[in-house]
Amino acid sequence: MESYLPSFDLKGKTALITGATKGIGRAITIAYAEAGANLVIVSRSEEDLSNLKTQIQNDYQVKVVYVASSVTDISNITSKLDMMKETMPIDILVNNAGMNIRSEALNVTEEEWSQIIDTNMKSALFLSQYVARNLKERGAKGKIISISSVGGVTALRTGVVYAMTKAALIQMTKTLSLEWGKYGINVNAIGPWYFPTALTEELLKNEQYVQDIVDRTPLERIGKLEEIAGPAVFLASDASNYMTGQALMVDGGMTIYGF
Ligand SMILES: NC(=O)C1=CN([C@@H]2O[C@H](COP(=O)(O)OP(=O)(O)OC[C@H]3O[C@@H](n4cnc5c(N)ncnc54)[C@H](O)[C@@H]3O)[C@@H](O)[C@H]2O)C=CC1
Ligand SMILES: C[C@H](O)[C@@H]1OC(=O)[C@H](O)[C@@H]1O
Repeated sequence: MESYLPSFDLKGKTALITGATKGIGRAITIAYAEAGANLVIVSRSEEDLSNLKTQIQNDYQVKVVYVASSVTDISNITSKLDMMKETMPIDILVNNAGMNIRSEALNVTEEEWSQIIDTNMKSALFLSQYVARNLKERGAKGKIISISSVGGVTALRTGVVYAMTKAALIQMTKTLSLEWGKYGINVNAIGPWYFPTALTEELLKNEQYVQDIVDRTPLERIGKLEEIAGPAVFLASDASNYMTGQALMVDGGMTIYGF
């Protein structure tokens, strides 16, 4: 029978997600479990990680291990990954962990710079490097997905340093896809517009702010967490095997809204 429907399932694959216990990272983690992936979940809270592991293992027949660490402590994470790479070799990496301090450019400080830059960019590059080295050693194909933002391609009022990191993740995606395509590693990014998470909670309590978002969004609403998990499953699955170096804007149309 002639068929062109690719597989979206992740059975037999192992995915590492940073910032896995809250918000967009949690939605992606659970969607990956639903798609059959084994999971290596990374966040700072041992309690949150343990609770999420228990929830997932109660609901899905997948293996879950966790690494409690700041993503800025790369050597701590990679030393723990080294101990599990025989049993849980990483096939899919989601660079999700991120934060923002919304200072105007006239007021931003070096401390804010360092905190945002290190959290949003450092682990994305060095965890990608770690996973790619391991994939190359194994001769295995892999997928690397970084959570950027519409703020990486258009100007927002939510901080210049954050925007720089999100634009950088897109350029990192393009450069790594160029270098690693020959190893069968697909490197892509996702650029969300607003989704309801702890990161945006305070902003989305302001009715005028939400109206400003809606006024700039052709679909006239903010996103639902399952609507960011879908593209993340797509980019992790065989359905996207001929895509690399791309930044998928998951934005309700916001980035095409001229006037
Ligand atoms: N929610 C939104 O509207 C948008 C979010 N994003 C991006 O999506 C990603 C996830 O953000 P949300 O889920 O919204 O935020 P969130 O604050 O709900 O979750 C962020 C996760 O990253 C973790 N994290 C933060 N700093 C960390 C560190 N140093 N070490 C380890 N884990 C750390 C947090 O513990 C949390 O689990 C971020 O990269 C953010 O920039 C991009 C565009 C829009
Ligand atoms: C859409 C942006 O990325 C959004 O803006 C913010 O202030 C939050 O930090 C979100 O990431």
